[in-house]
Amino acid sequence: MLRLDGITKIYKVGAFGGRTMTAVDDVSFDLRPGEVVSLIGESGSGKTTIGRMILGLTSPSGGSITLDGARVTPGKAYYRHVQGVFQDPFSCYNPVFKVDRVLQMIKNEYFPGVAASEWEGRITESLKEVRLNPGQVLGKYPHQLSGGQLQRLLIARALLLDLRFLVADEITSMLDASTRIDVLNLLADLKSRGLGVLFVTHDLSLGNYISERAVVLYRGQVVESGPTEMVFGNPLHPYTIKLLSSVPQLTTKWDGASATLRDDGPAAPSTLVEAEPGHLVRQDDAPTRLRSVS
Ligand SMILES: Nc1ncnc2c1ncn2[C@@H]1O[C@H](COP(=O)(O)OP(=O)(O)OP(=O)(O)O)[C@@H](O)[C@H]1O
Repeated sequence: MLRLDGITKIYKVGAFGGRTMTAVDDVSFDLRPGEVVSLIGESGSGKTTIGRMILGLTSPSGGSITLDGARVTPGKAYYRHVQGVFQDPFSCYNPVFKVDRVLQMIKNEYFPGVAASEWEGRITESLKEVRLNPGQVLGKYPHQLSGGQLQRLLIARALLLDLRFLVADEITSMLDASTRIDVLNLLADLKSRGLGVLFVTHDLSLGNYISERAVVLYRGQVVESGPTEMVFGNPLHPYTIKLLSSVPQLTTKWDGASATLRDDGPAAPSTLVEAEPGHLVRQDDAPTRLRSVS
């Protein structure tokens, strides 16, 4: 199990780094094998920062991240089991490396002892798992592949390792609708084989579609979390309610005023309470901070 306990990230900001801003504030949740947890929140709520801390790309200012109870130390042993896939697949590849070389680098780094023929078999297997035809991707440069193919390739690359947990950060936001569903179904398939996925998104409907549990973030804090059907079916925190009511409906005219989320300064001290088994809700002054401007 991958567990975040009281994780905090404070960035230095300002011309000379003289000021600080808390991007992630005392966040705790866990990710178990074979489940998708969606991390939902508007832009700037701290989702990517949490993903980056899990992946060891930035270190927490406080709190701990553990894998099976042991504190995480980013390095080869950890990255065999925990990998990330990001929003823009084009930026994740070196444009002058063909796909074969990208995959060969995994062998050189993690499996130098594996025979070339066995490695070829593993590559074919992992490409098939993400429904890519080896003949259509091997030997090509990244710019010769579509966004959907590159995104699948990133997942295939991760699967070559002994992957247990995947941080998927807005991975479908640059894909068209049909490719998006393909990638989501692929994640659902991998989940059913035991992979734990942290699905980072600002898109509520995607979170609802794919995850067993949802964690709603507002300004770096968890305001509500629990089984997806509880968070979406019985939202209790004003922010979650507001977020759900802000989803544009085809049948309803957009009302910009009622959808505006006000930001009136730092969050007040607050605590998460269990409203029903497994359903946590923050109790704070949220109703005034999120007041309607209509
Ligand atoms: N390296 C950094 N230095 C200073 N501030 C940062 C840094 N990275 C992120 N931030 C700030 O931390 C806050 C959270 O950013 P983060 O990217 O985690 O949000 P997010 O929820 O992923 O947003 P988005 O959906 O737009 O990607 C933002 O206010 C952002 O400006």
